[in-house]
Amino acid sequence: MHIVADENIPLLDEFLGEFGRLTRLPGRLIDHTSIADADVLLVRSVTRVSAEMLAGTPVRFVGTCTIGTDHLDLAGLDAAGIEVASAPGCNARGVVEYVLSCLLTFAERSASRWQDRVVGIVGVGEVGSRLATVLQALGVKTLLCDPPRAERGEPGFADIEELIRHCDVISCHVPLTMDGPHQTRHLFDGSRLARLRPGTWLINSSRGPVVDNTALLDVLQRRSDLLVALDVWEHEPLVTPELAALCALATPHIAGYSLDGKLRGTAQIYQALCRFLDVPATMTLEQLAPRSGAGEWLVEPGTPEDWALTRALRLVYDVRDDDARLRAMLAAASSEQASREGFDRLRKDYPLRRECNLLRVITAASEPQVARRVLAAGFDSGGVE
Ligand SMILES: NC(=O)C1=CN([C@@H]2O[C@H](COP(=O)(O)OP(=O)(O)OC[C@H]3O[C@@H](n4cnc5c(N)ncnc54)[C@H](O)[C@@H]3O)[C@@H](O)[C@H]2O)C=CC1
Ligand SMILES: O=C(O)C(=O)[C@H](O)COP(=O)(O)O
Repeated sequence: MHIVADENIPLLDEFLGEFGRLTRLPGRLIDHTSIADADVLLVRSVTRVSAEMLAGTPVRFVGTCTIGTDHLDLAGLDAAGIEVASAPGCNARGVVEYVLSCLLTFAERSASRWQDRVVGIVGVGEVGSRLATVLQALGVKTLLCDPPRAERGEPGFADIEELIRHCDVISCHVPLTMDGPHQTRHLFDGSRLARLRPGTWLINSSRGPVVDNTALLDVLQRRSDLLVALDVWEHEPLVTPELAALCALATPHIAGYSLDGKLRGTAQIYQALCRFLDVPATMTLEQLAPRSGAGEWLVEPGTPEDWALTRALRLVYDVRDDDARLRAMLAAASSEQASREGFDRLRKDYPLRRECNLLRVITAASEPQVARRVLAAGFDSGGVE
């Protein structure tokens, strides 16, 4: 069997070596020619895959080690009889840690408490529901918007217009859809962006086109009260430098880039391939993934609870580092091509980042006297399950 795979998928040899020949390629270079004799194609989000691309090749299984599937022509692949698998929820924890780090940073910059803000979550699936759980555990008021779930009769959802009217923070966690009753392309268009409450914090770590980037640039040029964090960009890997300059936080599509999230993605696709081939899945993530080291707890007993929590969350993940790296890259890039390559390089060479069990951290921070021990345990067990 010949497997062609994106070179940025970790643990490929360990999980898939036994199946046959492995060819690794940069995701953006995978095309019809490079899969001419492949049986299996494994991608991440940067490779667009359609039935036309696979036509005339032996490929019968396409796996994406990502949550998002907007780079795959699902209907066309299904009609062509190609099996498709994705990795639901694989890096959802990492995205939640990203959003919390944005909230901490915005609170510091605006000298306000993020816990007092009403947080609107648009899209309440794997990521959005985890984010809601963590925020609610912290006593933060949330408003949830998910029309597809509301239409299925599930209670507790608000309309997007209600979020715009009532929320101080809006965080987007929807899939990118280009049409249909719940289209998310330009969900935040010029009209909705202009109507955000004064001082709103807007975070987009879903897909770039969910927020109309041209309209956002226009709004930010007129309104300095908004604090915006963009992890995803409408024309990735190209970032509009003027837009990045007006964003309070700008990062290169790394919200979910924990090692744990990437390893889970590979493991989920390995399991799906085993099901497709009707062979037992003998490898487990627990056998192959490195253990996470214990976090170092720097807060002394008696530290005020808020401060303890801030220190703990900063230890888990600090978005300011990723923001600084993207800005340095943009400042150094001498052309659009250099900027595109720089964006991809930041993602390929991403530093080691481990996930944590946030609910344990929150518990620890409310009891500083036992925090050191509990947080260390949180880091240890916050690995790959
Ligand atoms: N920046 C990053 O590194 C990452 C980005 N993502 C993106 O985040 C997206 C969401 O991830 P998950 O929560 O795991 O997906 P999910 O599929 O579990 O949940 C998405 C939710 O959005 C809802 N939804 C669909 N259309 C909507 C609309 N018009 N308005 C409000 N809600 C709507 C769905 O009903 C569903 O409950 C992914 O599709 C992916 O594009 C995911 C992981 C990492
Ligand atoms: O899982 C998703 O969906 C994501 O957005 C991934 O974090 C994107 O990672 P790459 O596939 O672009 O490496």
